[in-house]
Amino acid sequence: MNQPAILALEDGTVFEGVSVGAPGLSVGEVVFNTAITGYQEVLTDPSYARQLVTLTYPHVGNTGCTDQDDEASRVWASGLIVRNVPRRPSNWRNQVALPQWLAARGVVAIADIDTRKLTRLLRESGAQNGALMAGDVDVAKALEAARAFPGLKGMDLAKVVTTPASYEWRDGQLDLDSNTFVQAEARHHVVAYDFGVKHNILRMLAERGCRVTVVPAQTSAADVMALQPDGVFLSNGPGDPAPCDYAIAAIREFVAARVPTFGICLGHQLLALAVGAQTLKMGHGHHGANHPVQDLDSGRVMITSQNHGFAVDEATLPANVRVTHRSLFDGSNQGIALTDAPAFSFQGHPEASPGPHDVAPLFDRFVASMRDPGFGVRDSGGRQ
Ligand SMILES: NC(=O)CC[C@H](N)C(=O)O
Repeated sequence: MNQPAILALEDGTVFEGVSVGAPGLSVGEVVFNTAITGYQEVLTDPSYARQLVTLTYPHVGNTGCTDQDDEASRVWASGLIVRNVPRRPSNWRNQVALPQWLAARGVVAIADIDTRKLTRLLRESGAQNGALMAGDVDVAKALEAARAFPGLKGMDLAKVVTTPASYEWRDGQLDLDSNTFVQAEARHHVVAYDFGVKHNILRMLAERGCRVTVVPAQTSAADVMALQPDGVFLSNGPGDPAPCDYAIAAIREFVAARVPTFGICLGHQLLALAVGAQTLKMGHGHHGANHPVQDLDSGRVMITSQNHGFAVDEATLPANVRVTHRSLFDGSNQGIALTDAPAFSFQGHPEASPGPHDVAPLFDRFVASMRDPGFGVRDSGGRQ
C-alpha cells in the first residue's frame, strides 16, 4: 500500500499525495521544470542540490531508470514532486522503475498532487522554500521545516557537491550498438573545475578530442596552471555564484594569463563575477528544455535546455565584455565573451542533457579557441 506524503510551502500551502520514494523529510527551494523527458538526468544533476523539483509533464517514470543516464554518481535534487507515476515502465534500456530507484537512493518523492496548481503558484510567487515529508506525515512539522530553510541566496554549494580529489575523464558518447562509451583520441588537455559538473559535459569535451582533468572547486589557479592546460572549463553547479570567492579569484588569473576559458551556467555566472559584473536572483528561474535564446552575432534563435535561478545582470558588465546571447522569454543575459581574452560562457546547457542540441557548437568554439587563442577575440585582431 502507498504511504502518504505531503509538500508544505513556506507560504502555508500544503499538498497531500502519496509517497513514490523513500520515507522521511527533505527541505529545499521548490522549482518547476517544464522538460518532457530527462527526469533521471534532472535528479542526478548536481545543480539541483537543495532544490525540490516539480515536473510539469504529468507522467513521470514511463521509461524507468538506467545507470548510463546518471549525470553524477548520486541523486543531488532534494526531492521530486510529480502528478503521476505509471504502474509499469517500458523501455529496452530500463533497469529499475523510478519509485524503486528513488527509494534505493533515499530520495523523498510525492505523486498524485496537482502539479499545475503548484506551478501556477510558483510562477506567481517565485520559487518558494518547501518541505517534502513521506511516511509519517506531520503538517506542522513540515511547515516549520519549510520556513526554517534559509533559501539559496548567499549559499555556496559548489564546494559542497564538488569532487574530493581530481581525476581524469576520457569517456565520449554512448555507442548504443556496443552499449559502451566511445574512447576518443586526445589532442587537447582541459582542466575542468567541478562546481557540480554533469557527465554529459565531460563526454562532449572528450568526444571533441579533450583529455579532461577534473579538479575540486577550490583548486587554486597556480595548481591548475601547474597541470599545463590548453584550456580551462568552468562547470555548472548549484547555489548562489556570488559567495564562491575562491573560484572568482582563480578565474581572474586565467583571464589575465589568457588561458582559453569556457563556462556553462554557474561557470558563466562566475566568469561574469570575475570580470567585475554582478549576478541577481531571478523570480522562478529557468528550468526546461524548450527555451528560445538568440545568438546576437548571427541573429539565429536556438531552442535550449535551461536550469538556473540566478542570472548575470547585464547592466553591470564592464566594457571589455560583450553580450553574445539573450533569452527571448524574458530578455535576461544568456552569454558573454571577453573582447580582450579567449574567454566566453553560456547560461543555458549546450550539453542539453536533457534537451535539444542547437547550442552544442559552443563546445567546438572552445576547442577552436584552444587551437588558436586569437579565435573570437575582438581586440587582438583575431578571427571572429
Ligand atoms: N545549472 C547551473 O549551473 C545553475 C547555476 C546556479 N546555481 C543558478 O541557479 O543559477
